Amino acid sequence: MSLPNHFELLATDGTARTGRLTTPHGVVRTPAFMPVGTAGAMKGMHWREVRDAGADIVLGNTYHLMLRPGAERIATLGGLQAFTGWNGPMLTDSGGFQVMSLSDLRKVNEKAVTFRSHIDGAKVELSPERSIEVQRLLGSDIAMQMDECVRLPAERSDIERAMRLSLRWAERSKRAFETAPAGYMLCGIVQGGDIPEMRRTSARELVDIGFHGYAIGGLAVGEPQAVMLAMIEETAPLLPIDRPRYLMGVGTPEDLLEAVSRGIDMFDCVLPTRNGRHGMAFTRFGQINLRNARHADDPRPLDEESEWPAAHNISRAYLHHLVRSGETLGAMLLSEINVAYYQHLMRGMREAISSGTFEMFQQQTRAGWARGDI
Ligand SMILES: CC1(C)O[C@H]2[C@@H](O1)[C@@]1(COC(C)(C)O1)O[C@@H]2CNc1nc2cc3nc(N)[nH]c(=O)c3cc2[nH]1
Repeated sequence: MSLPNHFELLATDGTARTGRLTTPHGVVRTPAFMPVGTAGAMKGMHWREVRDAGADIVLGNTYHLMLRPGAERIATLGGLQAFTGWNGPMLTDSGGFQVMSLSDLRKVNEKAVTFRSHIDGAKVELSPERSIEVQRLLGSDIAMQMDECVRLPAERSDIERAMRLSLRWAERSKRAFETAPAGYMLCGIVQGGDIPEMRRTSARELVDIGFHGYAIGGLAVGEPQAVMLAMIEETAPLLPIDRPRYLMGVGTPEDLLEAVSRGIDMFDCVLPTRNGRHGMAFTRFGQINLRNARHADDPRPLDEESEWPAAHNISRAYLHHLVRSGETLGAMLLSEINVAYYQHLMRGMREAISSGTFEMFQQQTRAGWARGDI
């Protein structure tokens, strides 16, 4: 049974697309990058800065929020927006991936994933039904099905087992989501590892089940970029052209450019904030490591042409000093500078696709990164 479509495709340029996704908490302009606010906060940033940087939507994690402070508690406090103060759309991941990445003593069977909380060691069971219940309690605008993602490289048999389990969990997730109010969305997740026929099977059967949108999962798990791009080329054309496509966990600015050109609409990644906390800046000239001694006496800002204040009115010397001194302000400034750079890159892509100049935009952007930091 097909679900209502809340995505409007506005323009295409080759296989790149720009559109608008309408959610209960606002409109998301695509291609969109979702900064990752794992446990209900954007590490090192106020929501005001996230919004001013241009983000329409942020990501939260079922795994973290169900363990602490608890989904029922957040629901009692009015849901994620009321609880956190972020007043825009939120997408929540379903928890399976985080369990595999972050917790010990985990077991996967047909029913659920069972694991020990990384916080207090308590035994927790996360089924597709409980994952959807948690995401509904959180008030997430866009929920993800419960799935199993295998790390690459992996055995064919393991990739097939996880792909087919994820399809059965897709059915169960959709059934559990049936009571959600109009406007709230559920995405299916394509699995299949690095095996084209598994990707095709997963995509086709997921579309037959029918979702508001479709994510490509099982990537950005350590595979080479060429493998990730090949799996996108295999999968995207099989997904409905009029519904949003979300590439999970991706990525660097280079990944975003390549994936948008292959028809991806939405992304999330920890890199802008995580690298910011480690002294790395994303800029038009590529990545700049502010720990490097070469910045100690440099009075120039990171980018005089950036519209983001901290990128054009704070010296590299000062950023270097903050990073070397371990000052919290260094992590805060670089996090906002990086989130703003990612948002400005996405806005540039949306404008280029709308004006039919995406090819030239890609060339100019890559040339800037290649020129490097002078
Ligand atoms: C766990 C943490 C913080 O998220 C980052 C980063 O570590 C790390 C860990 O290893 C590297 C590769 C270096 O990057 O992988 C994350 C970024 N890649 C990614 N996120 C995903 C989330 C996903 N969620 C679901 N439900 N299903 C998926 O298939 C899925 C695939 C994903 N791939």
